[in-house]
Amino acid sequence: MESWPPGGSGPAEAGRRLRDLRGADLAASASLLSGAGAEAGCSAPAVAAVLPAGGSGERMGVPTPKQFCPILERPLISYTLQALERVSWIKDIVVAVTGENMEAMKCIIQRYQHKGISLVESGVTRHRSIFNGLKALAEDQPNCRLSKPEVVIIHDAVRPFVEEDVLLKVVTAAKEHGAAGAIRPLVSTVISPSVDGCLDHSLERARHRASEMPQAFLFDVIYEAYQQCSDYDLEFGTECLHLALKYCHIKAKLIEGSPDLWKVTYKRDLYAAESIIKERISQQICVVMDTKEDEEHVGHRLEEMLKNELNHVKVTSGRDLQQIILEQCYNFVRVNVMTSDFEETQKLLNMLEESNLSILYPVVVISVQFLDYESVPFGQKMENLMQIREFAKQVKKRNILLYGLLVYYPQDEQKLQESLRHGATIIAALIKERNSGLIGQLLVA
Ligand SMILES: Nc1ccn([C@@H]2O[C@H](COP(=O)(O)OP(=O)(O)OP(=O)(O)O)[C@@H](O)[C@H]2O)c(=O)n1
Ligand SMILES: O=P(O)(O)OC[C@@H](O)[C@@H](O)[C@@H](O)CO
Repeated sequence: MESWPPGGSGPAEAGRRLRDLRGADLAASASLLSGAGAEAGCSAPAVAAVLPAGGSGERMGVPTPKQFCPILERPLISYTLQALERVSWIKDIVVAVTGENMEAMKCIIQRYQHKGISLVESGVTRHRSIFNGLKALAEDQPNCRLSKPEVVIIHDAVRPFVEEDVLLKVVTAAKEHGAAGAIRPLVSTVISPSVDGCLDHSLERARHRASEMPQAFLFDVIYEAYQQCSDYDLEFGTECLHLALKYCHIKAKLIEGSPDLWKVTYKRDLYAAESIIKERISQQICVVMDTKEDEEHVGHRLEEMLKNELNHVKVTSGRDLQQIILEQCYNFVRVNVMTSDFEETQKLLNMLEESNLSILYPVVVISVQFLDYESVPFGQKMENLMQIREFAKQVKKRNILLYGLLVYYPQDEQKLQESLRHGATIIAALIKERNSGLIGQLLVA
């Protein structure tokens, strides 16, 4: 691997050489990514990511730095790590955290089973943190298992909603242009105040954009820029694309990003992030009952009602439950007809505990008991049903939220229809809200 910068040492020399590099190397990189180069026996260029996570989150207004603030009892940074590590072509992820948060970060990596993560000490500013991450990737670091990538993604650790498509776009663009970054339309107009605090001028909003993340760079470009960077820029700068332009004369390609790329900055952003995550994990629901699909069964009628409340409702007789768990379904409705015991529900809970499905997200299990309150002494049934509280307390330790729902059955057709409709509404609300305050409760439809 050629050392950098080749020959020259000053900014001007480095800038000229970079321009030379751009033409030959970028064309080769572009063809590699397109797959055209693959036939030529070239290997796909390596991509790594640097996540600055060393901030204090002052604007969040809480003692915990926002990257460690919990969303559904899991630190925000873990969602961002999950988003990046599931992208197979990102080979290394370097996270910059403060020394005092290093142990906490290691615990998060272990608890949520994150892979391919390296930690470096952050700096007193975001740029310094990013620079430390780049140094860890540069080949000239002793005892470092990391290798220098061709392209490096820079992404704030507090931007959890990043998808593979925008990562691929910025990386592809960076290979061709040397730098690339996600942008979004401005929501508010940018104005420039005069020294006496009055309006000096405003920028035409339609002609400007907000710079977001992810960004991507040819590693040599951004590493060179940081090495040439002034102390002032390291201290007060907020824009990596600007460093590539100022120190390497590289004009970044701008990529229109999706609305979800926003940075968690204020407390309201945490609430918004939690709402988005809840919505995403509530899409799939699995109704488990021990009958065949074509059998006339009150559970199938409940399932039909659920389809009016939730998008994707799967039904299983239990045999293919393992596959559904593997498909990352986080919501289960266990239908029990004419029984007040939880035997079948407990089998489901055991499977879920063994699957480790609930490591990343809380899994909701709703045990629906269709009961004829008048058939046997109601007190005896209630005694059985109240076991749900103890079950719920136990499985909560494994991040499984267990709720109970009683449906009086059989009853006359019109009342049963109303009960099933109400039951479906309750089930949808429990799934969407994932309120741990209601676990172990027996709700009545
Ligand atoms: N010295 C710093 C400052 C910030 N960051 C990281 O840069 C990202 C974006 O910065 P920002 O939103 O400003 O985070 P904070 O500086 O923590 O927020 P605040 O300005 O409200 O204190 C965050 O992931 C933050 O952890 C960093 O790695 N090192
Ligand atoms: O300035 P802050 O440290 O709040 O956040 C950094 C942001 O400026 C940065 O992520 C984007 O603007 C893209 O550069």
